Amino acid sequence: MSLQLIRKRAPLIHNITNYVAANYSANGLLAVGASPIMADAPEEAADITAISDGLLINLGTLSQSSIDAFMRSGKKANELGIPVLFDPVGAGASEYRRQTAQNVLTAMRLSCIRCNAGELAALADVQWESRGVDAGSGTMDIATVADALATACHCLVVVTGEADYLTDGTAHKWIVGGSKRIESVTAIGCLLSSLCTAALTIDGTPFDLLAGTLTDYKRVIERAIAGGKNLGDVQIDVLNQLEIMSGGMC
Ligand SMILES: Nc1ncnc2c1ncn2[C@@H]1O[C@H](COP(=O)(O)OP(=O)(O)O)[C@@H](O)[C@H]1O
Ligand SMILES: Cc1ncsc1CCOP(=O)(O)O
Repeated sequence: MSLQLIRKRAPLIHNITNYVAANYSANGLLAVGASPIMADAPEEAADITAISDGLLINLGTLSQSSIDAFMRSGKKANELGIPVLFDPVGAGASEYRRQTAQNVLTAMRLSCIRCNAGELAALADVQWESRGVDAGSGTMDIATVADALATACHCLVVVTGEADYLTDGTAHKWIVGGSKRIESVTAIGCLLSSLCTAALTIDGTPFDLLAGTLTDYKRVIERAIAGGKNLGDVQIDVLNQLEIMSGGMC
């Protein structure tokens, strides 16, 4: 159970994330016993990374200032051996995002890229009908494209959706479960990226730790959806289930 391991490790996670997800991701990290810090000012970015156990770079609400913070924090994390997870939110939505995502891929060593199918297509330059921050539509062999990206970037790649795909370029795993209804709750993927960043700070095999986190999160979603709850209650119950499944409320 990766969520329980996160609670045991209690890492401090530096999130350079979007203003839609910031509060929810902070609460989700707290629910599993991690400590969040949201900090996107370029002036302090490297200092905050230096005191953290893991770094999340999220493209969600992009600005020149946040890009500056990405680069400074990524460099510091690489110097100190701190794991970096990249969430290329909406990478296919604009040329600015597409170019920035490519710049991140080349500027730093990533531990993991966590994206949806549309974002994977944008990173890999595959023809795709993008739809803002949602997965959009198109035809692509997710496994083949994700394997190639993992090999090219020397990192783990997670592509989420109805089924999640995890690969290091050679070994791979599909994780099923969750619920289509969760697509109507914003920032669910962003929170998952923060949790995966926390998982990467645990001693162990990163592939297995991420597989465990993805599996746990599918169960969290199923439990949060159960019983025909109203949508707002589902969003809150994800936090409740994170606390319960990580062993915070026994
Ligand atoms: N149609 C679906 N059926 C089951 N689970 C889903 C579905 N869509 C997304 N999920 C789950 O929701 C979580 C967030 O994934 P996703 O929606 O793909 O991220 P993003 O918000 O970045 O697009 C993942 O755990 C994923 O497995
Ligand atoms: C709606 C929106 N717009 C910019 S970032 C964001 C949140 C996206 O969250 P997620 O990628 O988890 O759906």
